Amino acid sequence: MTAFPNPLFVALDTPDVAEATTMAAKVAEAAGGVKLGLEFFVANGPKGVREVSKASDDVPVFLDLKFHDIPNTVAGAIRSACAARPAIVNVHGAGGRDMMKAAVDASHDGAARHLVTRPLVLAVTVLTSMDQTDLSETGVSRSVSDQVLELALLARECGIDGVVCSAHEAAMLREACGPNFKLIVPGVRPAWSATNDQKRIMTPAEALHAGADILVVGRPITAAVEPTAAAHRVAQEIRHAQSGSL
Ligand SMILES: O=c1ccn([C@@H]2O[C@H](COP(=O)(O)O)[C@@H](O)[C@H]2O)c(=O)[nH]1
Repeated sequence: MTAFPNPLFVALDTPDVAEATTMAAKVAEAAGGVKLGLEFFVANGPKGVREVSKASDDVPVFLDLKFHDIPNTVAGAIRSACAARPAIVNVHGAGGRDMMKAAVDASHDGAARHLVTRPLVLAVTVLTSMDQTDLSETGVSRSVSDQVLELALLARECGIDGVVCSAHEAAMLREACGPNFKLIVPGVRPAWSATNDQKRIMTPAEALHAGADILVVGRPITAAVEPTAAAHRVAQEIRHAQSGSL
């Protein structure tokens, strides 16, 4: 399975190709990949994604579009998304078994159709911007961690490659889902950065120690006065955590 030697993926949340490309270049030395999401994709589509990736030596892209629809529609969206050559795509785990299976099948079809490597397909569990109260208000009476676990186990049964979760659930999921199941963790906040709208957060070092494979960090880097320096600061914390000195 694809390994990501540098786990830092920087979220480029902008509608502007030039801005995303410039920011990708600023963080290129420190980061292992970039994350492009709805704000960017709705404005620029697969061509924009390719432009950003190509400008940074084909940097791996996590295309974070969180598909949530009926199986046939999600399958079509995954096939179309393969044109952008993402390393990772995702769906909402709450879309259910048939949808997740269709997404996995479509990742094979889409890769063959566009002559690209199959992207990993991840399932979003519970958004890192949500706490227990937010989850309860959507009608889910389980605890956040139980809901994350249920969705992760279902995703694994469907052949999904891993999940998007918060660092708070990472250790539990590593234990329950095994070493090869990818854990992508947003809501990562260095001690020196603002929380913004994230509610289930941890520092980069804490998230790695909990078992995260990829750390998604956006505003602590992109909104910093010196994004390159901020990216290097996060990368250094990651290296220290990996070497056991933190
Ligand atoms: O549960 C989730 C799923 C996705 N995200 C995305 O990650 C980044 C985080 O950006 P920050 O600026 O570091 O908060 C953002 O693009 C989200 O769409 C998430 O935060 N939580």
